[in-house]
Amino acid sequence: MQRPLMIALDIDSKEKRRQLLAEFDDERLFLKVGMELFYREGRAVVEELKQAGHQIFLDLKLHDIPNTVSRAMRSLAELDVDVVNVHAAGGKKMMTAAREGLEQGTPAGKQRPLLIAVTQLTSTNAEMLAKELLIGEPLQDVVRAYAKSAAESGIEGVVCSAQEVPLIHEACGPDFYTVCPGIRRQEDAAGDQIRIVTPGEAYRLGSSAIVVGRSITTAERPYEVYQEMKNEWEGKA
Ligand SMILES: O=c1ccn([C@@H]2O[C@H](COP(=O)(O)O)[C@@H](O)[C@H]2O)c(=O)[nH]1
Repeated sequence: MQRPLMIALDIDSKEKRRQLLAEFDDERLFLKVGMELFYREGRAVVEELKQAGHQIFLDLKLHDIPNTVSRAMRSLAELDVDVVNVHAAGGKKMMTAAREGLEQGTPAGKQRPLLIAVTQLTSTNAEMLAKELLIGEPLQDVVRAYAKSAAESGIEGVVCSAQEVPLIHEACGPDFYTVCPGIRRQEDAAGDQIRIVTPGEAYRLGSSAIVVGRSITTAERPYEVYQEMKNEWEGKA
């Protein structure tokens, strides 16, 4: 897979989604379909976007008992998306079950989607980890340990902040795929994101892919912001 900029399509209506994508003319994009869009539009939105030639990261962050996650993955595999994910917090048995379900559900002759695991949401920080989630280890150690569990479960990569990419590559190898949300330009509002990084910094830190939502989707000229962030991400700016 190349090093894509994935656009998070967190949009609350079909009309707005189509209007936004019309701004990109015929460009083939890497789109992230998350809970908001999938719960609203269902499997049909994935089929429509695939048919238009886009690549899809279906970001549903599965987290349940192993049997349930395995069966859910079997069903999602039929959608022929490019990337799917689980929460690493579900544990190794759950992550292994996710991979097995995905393998069983992938139609013959099709490539199974890349499977990645969320380490720690980019909206969390060390204080939340200790005081709310009652995880006593330092955040970077938790991210490293979850990434290693994912690798040991046969999962190809993780969702993490770009800040953690070097330590993950050190622990899991340089080819371990790192998908990084929490991406902002200097002038963008952080909103609910905490562990944020600019596209240029994510590039320098060695991220495999970045995810950008509101900086693009709420911009007055989304395509211009996309081009600007993509250039920075590709090391051209
Ligand atoms: O740790 C995580 C995991 C997933 N996300 C998702 O990425 C986008 C980010 O959107 P922005 O508008 O650029 O903040 C969003 O869909 C999240 O669900 C994440 O941010 N952090």
